Amino acid sequence: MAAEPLSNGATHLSVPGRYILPVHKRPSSSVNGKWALPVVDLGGDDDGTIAEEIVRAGREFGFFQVVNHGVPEEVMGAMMRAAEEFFALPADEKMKYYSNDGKKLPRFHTSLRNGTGEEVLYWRDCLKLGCHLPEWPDKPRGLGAALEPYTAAVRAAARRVLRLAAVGLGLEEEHFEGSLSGGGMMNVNHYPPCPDPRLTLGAGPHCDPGLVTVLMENVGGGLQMLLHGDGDAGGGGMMWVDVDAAPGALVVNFGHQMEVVSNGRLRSAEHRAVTGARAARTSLATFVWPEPGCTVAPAQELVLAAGEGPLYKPYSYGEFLAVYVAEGGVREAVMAHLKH
Ligand SMILES: O=C(O)CCC(=O)C(=O)O
Ligand SMILES: [Fe+2]
Repeated sequence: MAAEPLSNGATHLSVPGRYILPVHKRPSSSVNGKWALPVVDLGGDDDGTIAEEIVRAGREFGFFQVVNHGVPEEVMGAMMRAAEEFFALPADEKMKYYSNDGKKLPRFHTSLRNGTGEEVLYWRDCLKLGCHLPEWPDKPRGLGAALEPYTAAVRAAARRVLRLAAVGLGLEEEHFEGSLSGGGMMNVNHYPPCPDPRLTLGAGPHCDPGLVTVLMENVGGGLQMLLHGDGDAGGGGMMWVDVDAAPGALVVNFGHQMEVVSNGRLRSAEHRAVTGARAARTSLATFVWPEPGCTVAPAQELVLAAGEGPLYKPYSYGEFLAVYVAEGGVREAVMAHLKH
C-alpha cells in the first residue's frame, strides 16, 4: 500500500504501527557515545597538511566537517529556506512529484520507496533534485534561484576535497576529475517531529553510493555514524555516535566509490538518521558521483604501490547503482558485489 508522506498534514499523537521498528533495529538498542568530528579547514594555505588531515579522517572515520569551505552563508540560508518551504506546501503541490520511479527528477517520496516492498517505514519524506533544469519543482518560487548557486558552490568545495584527497593518497591531483565525479544529485530530507523517537529511524544504516557527500542541516542532532573501535578513538567494537558539526560548517563523508578507488584506504562510513520529538529537521545531502557509463576501479598506483592487488573488481557506475538500489544501500550486501 502506498504510504502517505508525513509532511502532508496528518498529526500523529503516537507512532503508527507501520513505522515501528523491530526491537533489534531500534536506535535505543545501540550505544551512543561522545566523540569529536574532525575539523578540516579548507581555507588554509598549506595544501599538504590539509590533504593529510583529510586522508587521516577518511581512513579512520570516513566523516569530517569542513570550515572555510567557500559556500557563502547567505547561499546556504537561501537554499535551506527554499527546502523548508517545499515541505510546507499543500499536499497536492508536493504530490505532483510523488513517484516510485528512481530515475525521475525531481521526485518526492516518503521513507525509501513510498512503502513499496518495505516492511517498516522510515520517518522521513524526501525530495530528490538534479542540478540542471528542469530537475526541480516550480514551487516554492525561489527554489531554482537558490539551488543553482548552492549546488555550484558545494560542488566546488567537494572538488577541492577530492583534489586534496587525491594528493593525500599519493595520486595525481586530477585523479577524481572528469567522468569519475561528473554526476550527482541531491536528497532534501525532511524529518517531522516524531511522537516516540525510540521506536523509529529517519534513515536506516547505509553508506552513500558516490565518491563524496556534502551535508547541510537546519537543526543539529539526527545524523549518526558507526564508529569502528579499531581506530585511535575507539576501544574495540562498534558504536553509533552523533555527528555534530559546528554552526556554518558542512559535514563531508565518503561513499562506496571512494572506498573502491582508494583500494580500501578511505572508509565509506555507515550512517543513519534518528528522529527527534520536538523540531522538524531538514537536511540536504549533495552527492558527487561518477557518470553512469564511467568505469570505476581501484587506482592502479595504489594497487601497485602496496603490491596488495586490487580489493575490488572494475564495474560501470550505472551497474553499481542498480545493485545499490536492489540492496537498499546496506553496506555489507553492496560490498559483497564489488569485492574480488
Ligand atoms: O539526514 C541526514 O543527516 C542523513 C541523510 C542521508 O544519509 C542521506 O540522504 O543519504
Ligand atoms: Fe546518507
